[in-house]
Amino acid sequence: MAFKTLSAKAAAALDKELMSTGAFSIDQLMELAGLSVSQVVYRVHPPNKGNRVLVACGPGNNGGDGLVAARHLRHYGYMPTIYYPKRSKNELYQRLAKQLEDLDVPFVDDFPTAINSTDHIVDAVFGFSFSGEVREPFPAVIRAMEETKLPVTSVDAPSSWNIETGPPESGLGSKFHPGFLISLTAPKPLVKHFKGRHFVGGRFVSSAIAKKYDFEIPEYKGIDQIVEVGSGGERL
Ligand SMILES: NC(=O)C1=CN([C@@H]2O[C@H](COP(=O)(O)OP(=O)(O)OC[C@H]3O[C@@H](n4cnc5c(N)ncnc54)[C@H](OP(=O)(O)O)[C@@H]3O)[C@@H](O)[C@H]2O)[C@H](O)CC1
Ligand SMILES: [K+]
Repeated sequence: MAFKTLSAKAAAALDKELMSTGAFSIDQLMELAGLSVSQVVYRVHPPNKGNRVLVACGPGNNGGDGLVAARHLRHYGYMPTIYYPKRSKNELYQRLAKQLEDLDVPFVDDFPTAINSTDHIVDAVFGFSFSGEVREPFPAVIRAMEETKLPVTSVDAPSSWNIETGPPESGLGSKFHPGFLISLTAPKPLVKHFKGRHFVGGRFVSSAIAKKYDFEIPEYKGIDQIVEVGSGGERL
């Protein structure tokens, strides 16, 4: 059976509602998002399989989720490296970056070089606000993730994919098929084209909100922030 999905527009409206009438702050939502990303990485690639993780961060909140995930990963025993070429001046992002610097997590400028000395990649470049053609400096990043044989975990969307229609038909990103995806709060329509292991994170949403936006809250187990739900837009 197919999932109920959230369009990019509905996902943005939902986040806005969570941060107004829902009384959540952006810091809280990003912390929960990044924590769930770190749990997926631990589940699919525990540190004893190779503890180097390269986290590619874009300029928006998807990138922020990557910065939070990197901090948790460091505390789980990984050695994260951050590629964050368009740093936001927003105070929240500056604090997230400082927290990583205080843990001696390195920031690097050259993604294609960094990819040669890592074991796992976290794709936190673009989420549900991505649109159009990939602009500089990110084409080289998408290309490197498309060509690598290393495992990639994408945050909310495989970066460069259209949120509604999935991978581009040709050119950059058309062959980007990450092995792992975590949908935040609810899957987006692009999951129909995703063939890897699919997780959902968002163990903070009330049933009233899920009902209003017409998506299902998966059955979280124990203290998990994530649930593996299937692949290709189909449930397990
Ligand atoms: N509900 C949750 O669990 C939460 C999820 N969160 C995450 O937030 C993202 C959505 O974040 P948002 O800041 O709205 O946007 P993105 O990170 O997806 O991307 C925005 C930036 O990307 C740049 N952009 C857009 N298109 C392109 C392009 N074609 N080429 C290059 N760059 C592009 C754009 O940058 P500018 O340079 O144009 O300024 C945007 O700034 C969601 O997916 C989740 O991952 C939150 O953490 C909150 C809770
Ligand atoms: K992403």
